[in-house]
Amino acid sequence: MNMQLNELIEFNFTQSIETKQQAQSTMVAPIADAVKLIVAAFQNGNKMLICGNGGSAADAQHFAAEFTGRYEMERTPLPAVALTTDTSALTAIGNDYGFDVVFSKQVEALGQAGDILYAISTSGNSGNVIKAIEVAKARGMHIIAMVGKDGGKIAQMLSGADVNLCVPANRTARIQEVHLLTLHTICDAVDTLMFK
Ligand SMILES: O=C(CO)[C@@H](O)[C@H](O)[C@H](O)[C@H](O)COP(=O)(O)O
Ligand SMILES: [Zn+2]
Repeated sequence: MNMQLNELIEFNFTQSIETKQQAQSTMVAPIADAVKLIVAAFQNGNKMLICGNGGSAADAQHFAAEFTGRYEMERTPLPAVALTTDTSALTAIGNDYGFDVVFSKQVEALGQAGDILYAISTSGNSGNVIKAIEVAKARGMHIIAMVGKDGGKIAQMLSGADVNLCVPANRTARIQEVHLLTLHTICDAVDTLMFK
């Protein structure tokens, strides 16, 4: 039993390491594109809105806080807002209009042309994230989609001006682990390009 348990634990570590190695071979160029888009938006006085469900909601607020607070170095706060944190907005919009529009209504309220919507979904198929992208596009915002598997419906919605950060893996947990690495890498790169 203990052997089986240890093997299961070791398997999770090995699979996570292998997924990160595979992602390194496909995701460097799109991550660089995302960094350039975010730096340009911040330098133009634009902001970034971030959304996702479940573990990706946690990622959204984690990512926003790295910008409004700090990542590693002391620097001026940067404008990033997680659309996953205002329980009054989430419950009122969800209750009155439906869960599918909990993010898109906030994008409609807060998003301006030139802002970025950073949309996180491991399946690429979450309805509320899809609707947020639709509204963001209609408002002239840039889209950075961080997805997994085959990118789902979200990957199909993206144009050449958008960025598709797709983790080449199928297991949600493994995708999320690469998502977190991607977010920290972007923070490191944004700080380096803007402040070092
Ligand atoms: O964290 C996990 C699984 O690791 C879950 O909470 C997961 O995020 C939720 O099932 C989400 O609703 C999945 O949505 P998505 O990534 O497919 O857009
Ligand atoms: Zn999880």
